[in-house]
Amino acid sequence: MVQLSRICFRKYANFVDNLRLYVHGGSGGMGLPRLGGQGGNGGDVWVVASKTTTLKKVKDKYPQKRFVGGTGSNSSVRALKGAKGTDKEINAPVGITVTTDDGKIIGELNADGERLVVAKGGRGGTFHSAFEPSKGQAKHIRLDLKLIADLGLVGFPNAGKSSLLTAMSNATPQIANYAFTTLKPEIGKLMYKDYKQISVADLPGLIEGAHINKGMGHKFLKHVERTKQLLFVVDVSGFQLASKTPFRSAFEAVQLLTKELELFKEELVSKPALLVVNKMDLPDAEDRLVELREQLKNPEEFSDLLPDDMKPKNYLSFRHVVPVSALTGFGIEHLKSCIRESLDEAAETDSKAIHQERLKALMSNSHKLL
Ligand SMILES: Nc1nc2c(ncn2[C@@H]2O[C@H](COP(=O)(O)OP(=O)(O)OP(=O)(O)O)[C@@H](O)[C@H]2O)c(=O)[nH]1
Ligand SMILES: [Mg+2]
Repeated sequence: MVQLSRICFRKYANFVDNLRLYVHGGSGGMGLPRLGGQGGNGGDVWVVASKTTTLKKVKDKYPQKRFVGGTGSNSSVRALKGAKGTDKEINAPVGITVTTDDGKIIGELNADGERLVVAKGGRGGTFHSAFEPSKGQAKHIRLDLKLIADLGLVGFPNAGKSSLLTAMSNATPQIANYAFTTLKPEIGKLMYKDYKQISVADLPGLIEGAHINKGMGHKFLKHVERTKQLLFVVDVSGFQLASKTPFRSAFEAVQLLTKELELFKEELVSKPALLVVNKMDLPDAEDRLVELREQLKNPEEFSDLLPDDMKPKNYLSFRHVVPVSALTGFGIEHLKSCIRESLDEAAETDSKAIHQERLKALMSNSHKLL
C-alpha cells in the first residue's frame, strides 16, 4: 500500500486558546488638605467568567486589549469622601488560568460568574499620603484556556478511536465492537524519540444531533473545545449507527462530524484538523480511500449526497489525510509524525505572534518615555 498524505493548509488562527492583555487599575482621586477630605480609590480591573464568551470574542471586541479602571473622584467640599472609580470587567470563558507575564498564576476561573481581580485601583489621597493619590497597578496578564489535551479524537462510534489511541500511545482505553464504548475522555501520551510528548484525548463517539444534546452530546462537545487540534477518525468503509439510520460513507461521515461541531460552536471548526482514515486492512479499502480523496478535493461537488441541513457551511481542509490500520499498525508511525508536524507548526505561529506583540508593547513604552 502506498502511504500518502495530502497537506492542505488553511487559514489558521481563528481558534484562540490564549490571550495577552494590558490591565491598569484606575488612579485614586485627590484628597482635600484643607478639610482633611479623602479622595476616592481608583476602580479595579476584574476578569469575570462567562459561559457565553470565548477568547476569540474578547480579542475581536477589544482589539487594543487594554483595560483601565476608572479614576477615583477627588475629594470636594460637597463630597469630602470622593467616590470610587468604576471597576472594569473583562468577560472571559469558563475554564481559564490567569497568569502574569512572567508565568506567575494569579488565579483560575472554573465556573460561570467567578471573578478575579487582576489590577487594583490606586488609593485616594488621604492625610497619610499628604492627600496625594496613588496610581493603580499596571501589568500584562495572560488568559490561558485550560486544555485537557493537545489533540482530541473526533469520530462516530466504532470508527476505531480507542483502538487508534492504543496503537499510538501507552493508553489502554476500552475497545469493543459496539457503539459508545468510551464514555469519558481518556488521555494517551504519544512519545517521540527526542522525549517530546503529545497528549491525545480519546472522546466518546459523536452522533448526528449531538449539538442538540443527543447521545453524549454537549458533554462530548465541551471536551472538544478544550483541545488545540482535532483528529477526525473515520472508518474507510463508512458506518451505520443502527439499522434504522442510513448508511454513511467515510466522506459523509467527515461532513456530518464537521456539521455537528459547527452547529455547536462555529469556532470549533476553525481549529487545525487532521483526518485519519482507519481500518485500511479491510477489503476494498484502497479503492474507497482513492474515492474519499477525490471527494475531499472537491467537497462542494459531492455534497449533493447530503441533505441541505447536514451540509457544513465551510468544508474543512485537513492538514494531513492519513490512512492507517489501528489493527495492524499500518501508517501509525507516519500519523505520529504528521501530528507532531502540525502541532510544532502551530506553536511556531503562536510564539511568533507573542514575540511580535511584546515587541510592539516595548516600542510603544519606549515612545512614551521619550
Ligand atoms: N478491521 C479493523 N477493525 C478495527 C480497526 N480499528 C478498530 N477496529 C475495530 O472496530 C471496533 C470499534 O473500535 P473502538 O476502538 O472501540 O472504536 P471507538 O471509535 O473508540 O468507538 P466508541 O468508543 O464506541 O465511540 C472494535 O471491534 C475494533 O476492534 C482497524 O484498523 N481494522
Ligand atoms: Mg472508544
